[in-house]
Parts: sequence; structure tokens; C-alpha cells
Amino acid sequence: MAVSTRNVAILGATGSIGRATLDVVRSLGDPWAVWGVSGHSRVDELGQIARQDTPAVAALTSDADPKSLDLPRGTRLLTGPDALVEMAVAPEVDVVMAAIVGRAGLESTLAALEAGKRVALANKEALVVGGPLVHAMRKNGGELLPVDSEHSAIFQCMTTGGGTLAEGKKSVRKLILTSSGGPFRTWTTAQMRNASIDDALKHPTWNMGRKISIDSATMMNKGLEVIEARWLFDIPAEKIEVVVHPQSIIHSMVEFEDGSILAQLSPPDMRLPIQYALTYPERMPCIAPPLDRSRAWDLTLEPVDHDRFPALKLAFEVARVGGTAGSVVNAANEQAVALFLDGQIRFTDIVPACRMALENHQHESDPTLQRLLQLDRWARAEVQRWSCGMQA
Ligand SMILES: NC(=O)C1=CN([C@@H]2O[C@H](COP(=O)(O)OP(=O)(O)OC[C@H]3O[C@@H](n4cnc5c(N)ncnc54)[C@H](OP(=O)(O)O)[C@@H]3O)[C@@H](O)[C@H]2O)C=CC1
Ligand SMILES: CC(=O)[C@@H](O)[C@H](O)COP(=O)(O)O
Ligand SMILES: [Mn+2]
Repeated sequence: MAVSTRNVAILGATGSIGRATLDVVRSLGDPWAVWGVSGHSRVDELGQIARQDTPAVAALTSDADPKSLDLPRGTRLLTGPDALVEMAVAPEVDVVMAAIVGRAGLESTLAALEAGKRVALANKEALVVGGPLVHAMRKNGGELLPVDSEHSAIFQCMTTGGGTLAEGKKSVRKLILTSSGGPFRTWTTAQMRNASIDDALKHPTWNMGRKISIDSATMMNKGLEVIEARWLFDIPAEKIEVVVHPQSIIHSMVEFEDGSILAQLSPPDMRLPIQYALTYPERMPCIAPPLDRSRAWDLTLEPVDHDRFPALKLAFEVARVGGTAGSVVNAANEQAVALFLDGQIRFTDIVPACRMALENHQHESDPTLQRLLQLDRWARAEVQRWSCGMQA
């Protein structure tokens, strides 16, 4: 019997998650196929990927000259502001890998869900911003499967034994997100004040894109993940906890009403959660290596130091109030991280910039998409102005 195709559209194929997804799809082989890929600034890489995987469609989302993109015959080029949405909703696509960084991935994620696709979601910012619209997003049968390692772990713990997420959720007492603690886990605030860009990019356990690496260093990544968990699992912020686990082997845990805690363990390699989001509910052999049990491992847990890492308190506030708060804090964070990476503000200015934007905005609990996008632009401008004031 012929097996039906499993066509994957990889939005953000040139990035860290995008490349890991290509590895996974290539290794799964037939019936899995790379149907579409997108890239933004890395035009040569996009061309290389297209020549290796011969997708039906390649999207170039930046203003870069498409003439420099060397595509194979048979690959159709998409450009312009609607290219990602066009790829995400194409009838041939079975699964959309949302691997764009930042708010830029929001519209295509929403469109894919509205078109009833399975969305493998790495792009946590899309949910942090668009979380209030999440129920509407799923109404046409679209499925949201977590790729973020913590959320994949929680999803796996809650659905273990083949139950549905809704069944697993009934008896949950706490979702316990683990954090590596980032490169500054043992640094004082004074040391962090003088942290260089290279210091902040040096993640102890994961090799990731620049923006998420800085987020891990401020622990805003964990904050965004708290908000992501709140929307993804439709669970109140009060039922979410964070614990520091420097080895990044326990990817997260779920505590049930009887006090039992389930955890998901594997070496830090995104190919496992990526594959699970694609093949769920099936488990298949994966190219990510399993945990080596022939050697000794220390698996340690520590409480979060909220004084040194104020991003978490801020994120819990956002997760509690919902509405427009996620859009504002996410945009402020994206802008502040970009300013830090550009050498214009200090590492320790990032979280205060987010706090300032959150406090200067008028909260609304039931925003439209247009309002969320408007506030995204407002918060970026607000942080930009704030940073100019600091330099004056
Ligand atoms: N890396 C990881 O291990 C993990 C990442 N995530 C999340 O996954 C997402 C991707 O992260 P990561 O792969 O590390 O990031 P990268 O920076 O490595 O890749 C980002 C991708 O998005 C594209 N992109 C950037 N800006 C735009 C834009 N304005 N419009 C369209 N496309 C754009 C990039 O294209 P180009 O490179 O061509 O410019 C690239 O393909 C993030 O939301 C991150 O938080 C979650 C868990 C783990
Ligand atoms: C791989 C992944 O999911 C990242 O989000 C990772 O968790 C980052 O590490 P931190 O725990 O340091 O934020
Ligand atoms: Mn994560």
C-alpha cells in the first residue's frame, strides 16, 4: 500500500532549528519530504539547501536580490511580504515547521493553524505575542505541537501512555520548566553589568541562534517559555514553576496531584523534540544520540536567583495578566537584545527596558491581532527612545 506523503514546509530553514529539521527530515526518508524552505539574510545557504533538497518552493523573505539565489530547476521562488503565509497554507503541505526567530513568524504560524495544518512550533515568540488568539487559531483543526525542548518534555510527560493532553492535564499540579541557568548562572550582577557580547553568546549546553542565546543569558528565554507554556497548555501561571538544571538533560517535569513527578531526559540535541513534533503520536528511531549510560552523570537542581535574574518575575506577571502584555514585553525584549548585540546598551539594560515598556502601556485583556501588532511597533520605538535617553 502506498504511504501518503508527509510534506514539510520549513519556515526559517537557514537557522539553527531549520538546519536541525532538515537533518531530521532527510534522515526519516520516504514518505517525509522537504516541500518548502525559507531564508532571510543567508541567501547562499538558502540556495545550498534548495540544491540539496530540491523543494517545490523556496521563499526569500528579506530585500536581498533574488538574482543571487541559485535555485535548482523545479524550485519555485517566492518573495515579498506574503511569501511565508503562501508557503504555510499551500495545500501540498502537511506539517509547517515554525522556526523563524521573533515576532516575524507570527502571521505565518497563525495562517498555518487557520489552514488546519500541523504546526511544529519552535518560534515561541509567536505564541508569546499571539497567545490571546490561540483558541481562534485552532478552530479549523490546526494542531500546535511543541518543539521547544521544555514544552516537548512536558507534552511527552502529559501524554505518556497514549492519553490525550486534556486527560493528562486534569491531574496536573505543577509544570516544572528546567533552565540551564545560562552562561551567567554563577556571575554576580556587577559582573553581568560588564558582560561582553561574546560572554553572553557562550551558552553552556546548547548551540543556538544569537537572539535565543542572549535570551538564555538574561533568563528571558525561560520567561518567554513560562508564557509559552501558559498558552500552549492553557494552564494558569500559578501552576508553572522554574528550576535551574545546569546539565540540560532533564528537559522539564510534570508534578501530578498525587505528588508523583514525571520527567523527560535526553542529551541536549534539538533533533529529538523536532522529530517528535513531526511524527507524533508515532515514535521512530532518531539521529540524535541517546543518553550514554556507560558513564557517570551528575543531574543537579537549584532554585532560581530572582534578584540576579529579574526577567522571570516580569514574565510571570505577563503570563498572569495575558492580553496585550505578551506583545509589549516580547517586542521590547527583541529591540533591547538587538541594541545589546549592536553594542548600544549594556547586558543588564535588557530586562529594565522590558519592564519600562510593560509599565508604560495601557493593558487590554482581549486584543485583536491588529492591536497586538500596533503595540509591538510601539514597544520597539519606546525602547529605542529609552536607549537614546540613556546615552544622552
Ligand atoms: N536554536 C534552538 O536550539 C532553539 C530555538 N528555539 C526557537 O526557535 C526559533 C528559531 O531559533 P534559532 O533557529 O536558534 O534562530 P536562528 O537565528 O538560528 O534562525 C532564525 C531563522 O529565522 C530567519 N529569520 C530571521 N529574521 C527573519 C525575518 N524578519 N523574517 C523571516 N525570517 C527571518 C533566519 O533567516 P536567515 O538566517 O537567512 O537570516 C533563520 O532562518 C526562535 O524562536 C527560538 O527561540 C526554541 C528552542 C531551541
Ligand atoms: C533548547 C531549548 O529549548 C532552549 O530554549 C534552551 O532551553 C535554552 O536554554 P536555557 O534553559 O538556558 O534557556
Ligand atoms: Mn527551550
